[in-house]
Amino acid sequence: MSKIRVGFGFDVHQLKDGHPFIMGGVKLEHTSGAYGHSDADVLLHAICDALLGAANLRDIGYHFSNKDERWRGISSLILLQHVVELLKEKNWQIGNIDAMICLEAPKINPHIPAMKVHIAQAAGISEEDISIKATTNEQMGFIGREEGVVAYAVCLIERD
Ligand SMILES: Nc1ccn([C@@H]2O[C@H](COP(=O)(O)O)[C@@H](O)[C@H]2O)c(=O)n1
Ligand SMILES: C[C@@]1(CO)OP(=O)(O)OP(=O)(O)OC[C@H]1O
Repeated sequence: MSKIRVGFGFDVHQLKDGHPFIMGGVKLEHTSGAYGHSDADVLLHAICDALLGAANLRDIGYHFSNKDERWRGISSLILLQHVVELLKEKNWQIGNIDAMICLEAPKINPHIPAMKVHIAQAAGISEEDISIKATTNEQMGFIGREEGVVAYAVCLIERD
């Protein structure tokens, strides 16, 4: 009998003026960008945590410590590839991924097709199995003040 598991991931990063803004492997043109130890790709981090959670394989910080110089400035597409390898070692296949980005600006919608291409390539799945959505926080709280960006992701994984 085949097994399916769901996973949930969340991530948040500070936004800093003049910092590059990488989201879903795409460089966004904006006055500020996400700050972190890696490239701070909040969407990919939420997806990594959803996948790791579904497979009961701890979390992104466990596998990629922010004290480890190997991961400084690294593209999170590479981290996603590592995560997918960890799942493959346990015979898990990804069913689908659904993600939500909470960000006041810039607009994410025009970049979603390119993000799907990057994620599909890194994860070895079809773009049709990846959903990415965005919302503002209606100008409220730290997201509304453009101090930070948040992403949530859920996924389904399966194995025989
Ligand atoms: N950073 C964002 C935020 C939102 N969108 C799109 O705009 C729509 C309206 O957003 P509200 O928060 O005002 O409801 C939303 O449904 C998204 O399609 C976006 O592209 N980028
Ligand atoms: C990805 C890692 C590792 O470079 O660093 P950050 O870019 O700071 O991202 P975070 O979402 O805090 O997750 C885990 C980290 O260990």
